[in-house]
Amino acid sequence: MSKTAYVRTKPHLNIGTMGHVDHGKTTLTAAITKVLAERGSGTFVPFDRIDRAPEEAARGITINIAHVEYETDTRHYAHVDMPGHADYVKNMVTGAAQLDGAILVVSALDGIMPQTAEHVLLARQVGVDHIVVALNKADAVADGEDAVLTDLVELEVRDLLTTHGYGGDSVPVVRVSGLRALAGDPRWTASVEALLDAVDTYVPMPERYLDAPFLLSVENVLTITGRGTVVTGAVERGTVRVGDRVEVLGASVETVVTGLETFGKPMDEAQAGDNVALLLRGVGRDAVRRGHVVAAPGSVVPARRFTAQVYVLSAREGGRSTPVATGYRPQFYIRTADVVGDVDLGEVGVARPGDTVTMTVELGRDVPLETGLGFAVREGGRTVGAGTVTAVE
Ligand SMILES: Nc1nc2c(ncn2[C@@H]2O[C@H](COP(=O)(O)OP(=O)(O)OP(=O)(O)O)[C@@H](O)[C@H]2O)c(=O)[nH]1
Ligand SMILES: [Mg+2]
Repeated sequence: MSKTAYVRTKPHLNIGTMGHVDHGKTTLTAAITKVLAERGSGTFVPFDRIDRAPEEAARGITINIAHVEYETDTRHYAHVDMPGHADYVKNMVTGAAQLDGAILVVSALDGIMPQTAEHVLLARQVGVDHIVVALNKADAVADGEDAVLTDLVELEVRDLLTTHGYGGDSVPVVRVSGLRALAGDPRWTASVEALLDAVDTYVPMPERYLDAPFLLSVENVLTITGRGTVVTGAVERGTVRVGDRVEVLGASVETVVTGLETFGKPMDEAQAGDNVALLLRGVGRDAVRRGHVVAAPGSVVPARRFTAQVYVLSAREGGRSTPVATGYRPQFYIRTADVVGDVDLGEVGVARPGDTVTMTVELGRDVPLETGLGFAVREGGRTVGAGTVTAVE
């Protein structure tokens, strides 16, 4: 079976839909692919192909099913539509979804809801610098008095964005109907086109560290019968080619990349920002796990102790209602890894929700660390802090 190779003709960006449950993220994602497929630049991905759990990758190297890809006139996008709120938190804080920009979906019928605000906060914390708003379900409120209510929702959304440092006055807010666009209604397919134009123009091309040594944090591990073990994830920096030697940190093995794909298409070279699957020679399925890091040999030295600046989320932001003290032992989500760590708060000794503190952390195992790396602090399945590594010991 031969497959068409991926040809890099346009800059590649990673975006995603976020927003409150049922506001129409998946419907809009499907509508975007439909509108672009009709323009001849992509494949329509129906709703029920997006909104489902990953399946066995028996058909070939494939990446996380929550991603869809499409092209506008000027760009190639990987778009992630995460199935539920818990997945957002996990994927966004761990950097598994490294978004260059986000489409905030807000139902014009309902306005801002709790997860609308949480996702904006989360986006800010993980460094998503650009948000475009899709005021969805506009078909249901298009006329008369309802239009006034939609104006109010728009104001409210702009306010929320400003509160979180997004410059709400200049953020594009586009009134759309994913549902009607999916049905082919020309008024609303035009609205989805307008949304895509806003994304194309408002979200700038991010800087990619192509010259740095290759690094990818493993999101998923799959086995392809007869071919070997495949790891998937986003290339954080550098480039990798078929035939390159790489090191799997965590598994302590050095191997060779024998296959490379993006969205099921083979490629010769993957670069920073790409979502890819790597076939690794002679690596057992059980040797490598989510959270391991594949990197150019010798380019990173894993460590266990580091100092960090950490913001402890307030109860209102979904965090703790009580302080933490030295001896606290939460989980640290670093890239795609989930590692327990002992917290030392030094002389201050305690941190209250809402505080930003300096802490020293001793992790349960070595992971590749570096100054400036972001991470989340989690406890009992919820995020209680967000931090940045300031020094590695
Ligand atoms: N009237 C109208 N209904 C819509 C529109 N978009 C989505 N819906 C409906 O809203 C409901 C939720 O849509 P989804 O696309 O599943 O919403 P979601 O945000 O992906 O939901 P979760 O993934 O569960 O958070 C469905 O019943 C859709 O048919 C729209 O543009 N107009
Ligand atoms: Mg959905």
